[in-house]
Amino acid sequence: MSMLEVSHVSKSFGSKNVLQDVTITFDEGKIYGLLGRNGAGKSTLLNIMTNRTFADSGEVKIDSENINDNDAKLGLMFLMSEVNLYSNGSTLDQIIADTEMMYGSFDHQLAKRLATKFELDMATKFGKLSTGYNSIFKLILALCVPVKFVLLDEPVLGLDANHREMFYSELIDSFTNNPRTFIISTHLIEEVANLISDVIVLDEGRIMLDQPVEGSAGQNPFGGRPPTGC
Ligand SMILES: Nc1ncnc2c1ncn2[C@@H]1O[C@H](COP(=O)(O)OP(=O)(O)OP(=O)(O)O)[C@@H](O)[C@H]1O
Repeated sequence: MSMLEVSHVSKSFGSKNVLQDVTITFDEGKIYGLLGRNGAGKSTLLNIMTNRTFADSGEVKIDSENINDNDAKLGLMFLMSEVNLYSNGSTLDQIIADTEMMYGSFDHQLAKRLATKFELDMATKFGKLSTGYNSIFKLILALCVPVKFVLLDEPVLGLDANHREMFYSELIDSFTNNPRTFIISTHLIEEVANLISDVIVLDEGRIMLDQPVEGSAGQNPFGGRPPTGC
């Protein structure tokens, strides 16, 4: 079983201390909720964990190896965020092909089923997607890449209640069929409460809470019904 470790990570932007001595361990096969108010440092932490931003101090390791410039370890993680890494002129099919090249494989069958379910035409150009469908497409990528750690930064932003419920339900199915680690950053605590096995609360760059969720997904990841959205 792989383990993702964040050790004593600190980060400042100018005079603002955004992360202060953050230490967390993520085990394989769990669904973590990374909760915190706007500006708590969640996105910065996820960006540091995936080598998109550098920490001022501390380190991130997978199975005891530092992830910096370590393609083998970085390839075990996928970060979905509102940052668009894809060319507006590429079709969704082309982006999937590029993603498959990068990660070595891709669950095309699942992607096709999800595209049909969400009524997303894969011949569409990325730049033509609405805000909601931009998120839906990136969530499809996140569920279909062959990684051990799936990091989702505010994944349901822009999705209507129906699409949110569909996504949470697909996430549970995907986790059931292929247990791996999900780290879901959100301020919508009530939406993920039934989904997560562990909760981590960041407040002003410090870990305030890091514990299993009692009587919830922690004991039975498939027992909690997905939320109905709001
Ligand atoms: N590149 C940057 N340059 C300057 N300040 C930044 C940068 N990135 C983040 N910050 C600041 O760091 C703080 C934490 O931001 P971050 O996006 O990590 O928080 P968050 O918990 O993800 O919040 P949100 O839910 O609003 O996205 C904020 O005050 C933000 O303005």
